Amino acid sequence: MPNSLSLFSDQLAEISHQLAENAPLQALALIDEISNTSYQFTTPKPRIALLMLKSQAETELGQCHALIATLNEALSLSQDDDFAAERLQILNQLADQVYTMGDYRQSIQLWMNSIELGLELGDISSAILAFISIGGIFNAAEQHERALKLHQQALHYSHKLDNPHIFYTLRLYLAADYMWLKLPNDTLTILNQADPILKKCNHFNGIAESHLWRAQALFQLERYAEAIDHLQQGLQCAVQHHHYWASIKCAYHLGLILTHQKRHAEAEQALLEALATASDNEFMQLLRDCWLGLSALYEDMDQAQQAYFALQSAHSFEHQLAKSAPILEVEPRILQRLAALETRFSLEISRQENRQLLEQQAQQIQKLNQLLTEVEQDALTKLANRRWLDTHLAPQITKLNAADTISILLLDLDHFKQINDDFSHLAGDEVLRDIGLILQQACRDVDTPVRYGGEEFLVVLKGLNLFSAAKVAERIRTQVAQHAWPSSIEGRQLTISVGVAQAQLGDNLISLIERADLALYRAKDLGRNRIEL
Ligand SMILES: Nc1nc2c(ncn2[C@@H]2O[C@H](COP(=O)(O)OP(=O)(O)OP(=O)(O)O)[C@@H](O)[C@H]2O)c(=O)[nH]1
Repeated sequence: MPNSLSLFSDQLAEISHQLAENAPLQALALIDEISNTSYQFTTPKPRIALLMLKSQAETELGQCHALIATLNEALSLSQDDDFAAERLQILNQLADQVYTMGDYRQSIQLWMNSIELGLELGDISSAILAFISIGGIFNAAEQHERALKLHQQALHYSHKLDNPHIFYTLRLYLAADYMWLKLPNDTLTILNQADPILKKCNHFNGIAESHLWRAQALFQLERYAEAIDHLQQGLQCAVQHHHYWASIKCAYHLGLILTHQKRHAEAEQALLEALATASDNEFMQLLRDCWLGLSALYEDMDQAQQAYFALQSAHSFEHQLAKSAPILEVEPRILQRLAALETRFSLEISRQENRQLLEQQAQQIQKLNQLLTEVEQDALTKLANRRWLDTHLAPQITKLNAADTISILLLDLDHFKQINDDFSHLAGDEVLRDIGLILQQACRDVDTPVRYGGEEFLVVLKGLNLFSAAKVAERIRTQVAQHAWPSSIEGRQLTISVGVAQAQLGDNLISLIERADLALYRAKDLGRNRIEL
């Protein structure tokens, strides 16, 4: 089946398109169709990709059991190291789903696997998100102080990460922690930080959740009308964007506040709405809460029998929850593993920080070197400049000893003014660049060609005496005389005159250059295109 892979890619693209168009049912139908055809792939990658899309469609449709089955299949296919990134994503999704359905024990294990894998892959952001979610589980187990501590720790780990997703997720969790700890003003303050980022990122689930925590804080502050308003906004946003968990939570809390306000009919409607969605999605904890809410409502309405039945239903879910979520039972093991993970966290973070620091330092050093080079470099010819002579050659001449031999050539173009006048300053520049190249080619590694000024050049020759330096000068003079100049000077020939000098004990840079300059003058006087010592 040679074309199967390209056909498959087209089909995946079609499914993604349907999901983007909000048509999860059509997407699922196509996924089923593909699953029934027997594509033969050599790696699990395409199947994993298909399952990821399937999980997206099932999330949209609130098909929780199917979703968990899909994610578990994807997880088992992604065990190979080649699919570690996919595995991380699947683990996170699965943990999230299992948590929402009230199986805290399994979700905590999944989150910890996710932290471990995230740290292994160096994906600090994913590890921090998983860490934050574990804090949420402590809240569900009514260990709010512990949840807050964990989230504050995450805040510490994440404060240097420029990651908006972590920024608002963490703040939403902290808002919940403060709410549980009856610190409503702290909840409002932290939500004020999160809201602008949530809006900027168009994160509708988060926006719905923010309304939810804000409403609960306002309820604690006895600002009931505002609380109701936020719950209605949160509910609307959550329903519109298929965020089942937030829509149930908003409807449920709306029911509670309306009960408190004696608006019984509206309260019942909200609670039944929450119950229906929780039941569709099999969210155990929320089902229990909704029944408890209904029970309280009926009690408030003096409908004792209905209140009793509702309470019984709540107990049955409580029982199921206790079976799947005995967080206290696994607590010592969890805490031990968490502590180990925290140590790895700090190590990984400081490792990354160190790496960043080293990278920054290397960049700064590179910049500095660049600047230093530019300061000592002539912009036109890229040769060293006069500043280089002062910094590097001057001290060598002053400290010269009997064993050192250094000579210099001072070179000046003959009648260069004429080139500028006859052709243009730009043409003159081209000539100067060519001279730069000729000098570079004539130099050994230990020598340094320098643009001394305008059309004057200097070459520092290490280890050469006056006689050897003169030979180099002669070679350069010949090369210049025979050089094929750019067409901009229309076949004009150019020559140079050179003064040669060798550094003597007691010399300094100025006295050495003066001697070379005197020789250069002589060369000019004697008719140019020649060398004088
Ligand atoms: N194109 C160009 N010309 C430059 C640059 N620096 C200096 N000059 C020119 O170089 C010329 C040097 O002229 P002079 O000092 O009169 O000497 P010359 O014409 O080379 O004659 P002699 O040295 O006596 O052989 C001047 O016209 C300067 O303007 C530069 O960076 N680019």
